[in-house]
Amino acid sequence: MTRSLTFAIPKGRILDEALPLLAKAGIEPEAAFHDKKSRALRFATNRPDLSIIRVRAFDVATFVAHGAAQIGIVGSDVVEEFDYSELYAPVDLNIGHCRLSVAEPAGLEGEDESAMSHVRVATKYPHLTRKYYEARGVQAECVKLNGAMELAPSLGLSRRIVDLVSSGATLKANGLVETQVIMPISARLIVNRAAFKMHSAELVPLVDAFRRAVEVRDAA
Ligand SMILES: Nc1ncnc2c1ncn2[C@@H]1O[C@H](COP(=O)(O)OP(=O)(O)OP(=O)(O)O)[C@@H](O)[C@H]1O
Ligand SMILES: O=P(O)(O)OC[C@H]1O[C@H](OP(=O)(O)OP(=O)(O)O)[C@H](O)[C@@H]1O
Repeated sequence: MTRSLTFAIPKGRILDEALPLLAKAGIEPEAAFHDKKSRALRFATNRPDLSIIRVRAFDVATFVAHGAAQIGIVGSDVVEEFDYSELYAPVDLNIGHCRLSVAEPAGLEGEDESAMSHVRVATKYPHLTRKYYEARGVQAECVKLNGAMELAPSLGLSRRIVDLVSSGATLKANGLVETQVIMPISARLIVNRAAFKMHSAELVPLVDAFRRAVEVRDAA
């Protein structure tokens, strides 16, 4: 039987919180999906029409935006950073909570950014960083990193970083303090807009199942 739908799931930290929601929405991946040693990237599910791919968080949005996967789960940080017009994000899954923030070395914070014309920032989120500073009349020169942004200030790459913060432990361990919150983040169910029309018979009930699963979980 053909598996006409591909569901993209991030392999990072959202995965553990997403699995119970997938189960409540009626999707159970095959056993190999839970085998950490498995090198497979695509997995069958209990639904003959649906397979799951496990990819990096940023790539979930890319696969779904290009229609290579029709549906996925990803943080709103990724949705907002790419701002793909092809993505529809109908359900806030109320998991993966964190925030996107500006951080600076402790003791050096407090400079009035609105009085500056230019800042240099190390970040995985150049689009959101430029947008945030542009709205304040400041031009942001972004140094793109894919992780470990917290190292940038101590190594002279940039004084500021823009990164995700949850407990604040990573900032603290690296001598940084959060100076501005840019936006709150949570994980979203995302759907390719064209696929939503083409596969509406399968995708509309699936989106509803996730909406219900979130409601039931949050009411418990
Ligand atoms: N500290 C955190 N607390 C809660 N949620 C977070 C935190 N850090 C990241 N997230 C959320 O989890 C998503 C995935 O983060 P994570 O770094 O685990 O992904 P990943 O798949 O390992 O990414 P990559 O491999 O591309 O670095 C983020 O896009 C964000 O929405
Ligand atoms: O405020 P905290 O609770 O310390 O969480 C924040 C950290 O979590 C994320 O990194 P992650 O652990 O996903 O690793 P990464 O840097 O490889 O993305 C983020 O990039 C921060 O470094």
